[in-house]
Amino acid sequence: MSTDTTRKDADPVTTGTINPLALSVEERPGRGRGVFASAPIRAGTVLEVAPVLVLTKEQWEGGRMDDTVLGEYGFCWARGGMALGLGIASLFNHSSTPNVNFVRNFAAGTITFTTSRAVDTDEELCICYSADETKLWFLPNGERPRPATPSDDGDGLERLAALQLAPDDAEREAREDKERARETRRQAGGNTHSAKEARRAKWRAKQEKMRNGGNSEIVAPQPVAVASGSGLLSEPTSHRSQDSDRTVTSGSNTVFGQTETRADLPPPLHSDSNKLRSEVPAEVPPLLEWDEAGPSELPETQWGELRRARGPIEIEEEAEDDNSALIQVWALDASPGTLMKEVLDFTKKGVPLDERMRHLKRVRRITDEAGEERVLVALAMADTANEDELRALLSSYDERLGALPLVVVDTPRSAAKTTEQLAVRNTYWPVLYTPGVQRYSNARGFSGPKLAWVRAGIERVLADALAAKARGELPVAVYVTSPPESLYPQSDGFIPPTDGLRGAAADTRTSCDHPLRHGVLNAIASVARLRTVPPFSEITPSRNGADYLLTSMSLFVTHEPCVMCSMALLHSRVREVFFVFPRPRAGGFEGSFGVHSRRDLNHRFDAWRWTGPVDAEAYAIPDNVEI
Ligand SMILES: C[S@@+](CC[C@H](N)C(=O)[O-])C[C@H]1O[C@@H](n2cnc3c(N)ncnc32)[C@H](O)[C@@H]1O
Repeated sequence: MSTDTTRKDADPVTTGTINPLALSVEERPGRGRGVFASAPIRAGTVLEVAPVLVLTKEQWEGGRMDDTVLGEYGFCWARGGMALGLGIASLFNHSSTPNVNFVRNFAAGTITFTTSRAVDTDEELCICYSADETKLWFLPNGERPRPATPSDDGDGLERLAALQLAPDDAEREAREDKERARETRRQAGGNTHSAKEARRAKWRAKQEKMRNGGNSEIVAPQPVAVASGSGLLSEPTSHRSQDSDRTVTSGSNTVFGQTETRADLPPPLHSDSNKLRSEVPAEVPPLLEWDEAGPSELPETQWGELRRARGPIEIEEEAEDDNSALIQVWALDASPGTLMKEVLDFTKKGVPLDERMRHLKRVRRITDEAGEERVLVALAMADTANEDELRALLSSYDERLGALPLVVVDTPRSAAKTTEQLAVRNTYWPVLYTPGVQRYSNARGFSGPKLAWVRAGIERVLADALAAKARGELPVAVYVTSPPESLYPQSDGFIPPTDGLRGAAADTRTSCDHPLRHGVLNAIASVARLRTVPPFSEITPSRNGADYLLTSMSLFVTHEPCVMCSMALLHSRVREVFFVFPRPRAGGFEGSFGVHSRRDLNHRFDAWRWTGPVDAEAYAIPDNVEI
């Protein structure tokens, strides 16, 4: 099978360069004219800023443009309109592995075409019309840009192999496709919807045929679109267009729908290289070796510490645990208490309750230094009203209240979660007592054996990561397991984990040439794989929620996982995660994300950072790489 994607063996009908970048327009069987590079072009080169002719939605649809040849050339535009690109804009053919990105500027009425990677001499320049190829109105065929290589400028993640048809097959397929396309259009009678349906059916049929051995090629999985830029909201359209899965985002109207496409992805996560999932052995890594006696034999300095990962909720909770955090409140001195009924009425009807005071009881009774009983009533936050305003409000409600003294008092900032907190806070002002599970910010709640077990998990991933590094991978490793039964938490809601289920993985984005082979995803995938084979496939879940991929399991990982992996952990219902190296720029736990403990998500888990002595240099990864 030839994978030659250059024009040297083609039969050019148009030669000669057409702009300073030495681009040429040439015709190819099965795909018509296309734009070609006559010299190497660097990544990020602007090929053209093409002016456009815009037709409104009404003009386009009223004129039934989709039924004309123009239907094949329109770019989706603002408010459902369609634009025809002048210059070479309309001659870029489609590829699911494009080497050209395009960005629309509605205000300027232009489309800018830029190379997304380095392009070789004679290579065809292609854009991606749609990340979802079932939405195309033709079967993509023939030449494609060559796959990106490691030497291309860019982030190195675009090195994805393009799948090719052999030239003879390609030509035959192209002829057949054209014929079928004509037939489809005749049958569809210009009805865009049914034409689309027919196109999809045809595409599915072709995929089926290829799967069944009609063609020895592997069928490329659905490409993944990575969209960037922001733009006007547009209504969904049934137009054929060179961006049929338009990016629809709100924001500035200068950039719209730039779509990069990664296609021809390697096999799914459960698989190994090109093997099918079912061919990959399902492996359970060995149990953690640990000393139940605990870490007592280790000098303190070698043991290290565990700190709860600090997302926004943990930061808020830390503030709540601080007994000295106070807020200032206006209180009415209602002593000796003869007007208490009127004062309490005023607190209910005369002044709105500030949310920040919900945890405060209304009334405080104290005995002053002279031995007199005093009754204070909390009215409002000191920062919301001054004394004159508050007195006027009291007077207008009941003149006698306006004559009572007002004082500013220090009160606790939040309710008490423990009896110790309650005792301290009540000395300032009586607060509500809302006991809950105490979430310590350090390992205070961990038993010695649990600490020893955690230590063993940390040691294991640190060693595995160095082994991965020696193999040429990133120095990242993951180990996921159930805690030993002796360490099961005593809480009522604890669901026992699936017995014997364990997974281990490294980050394999380097060896697999795939940007999504993060260690955590690989580990979850290996557990998923195990759950499909005996004995795990035969286990009936003990109760609702027991059969998520990582229900009640603990995961050790060298580096703080990225947001994507953190969400995958959340969806898998992991119970706790221990990591060593924080990733301030791209981590999903600490900083502003706090994926593990968000109140707006449907599962929360504990995330702990281990801070022991370790050769951080050996595990260093650039800040902007997501783990
Ligand atoms: C915007 S035009 C591109 C220029 C066109 N090839 C020409 O000769 O004018 C879109 C049309 O090009 C053809 N085309 C684009 N990409 C293709 C591909 N990958 N395989 C086959 N045909 C393609 C389809 O017929 C499509 O309707």
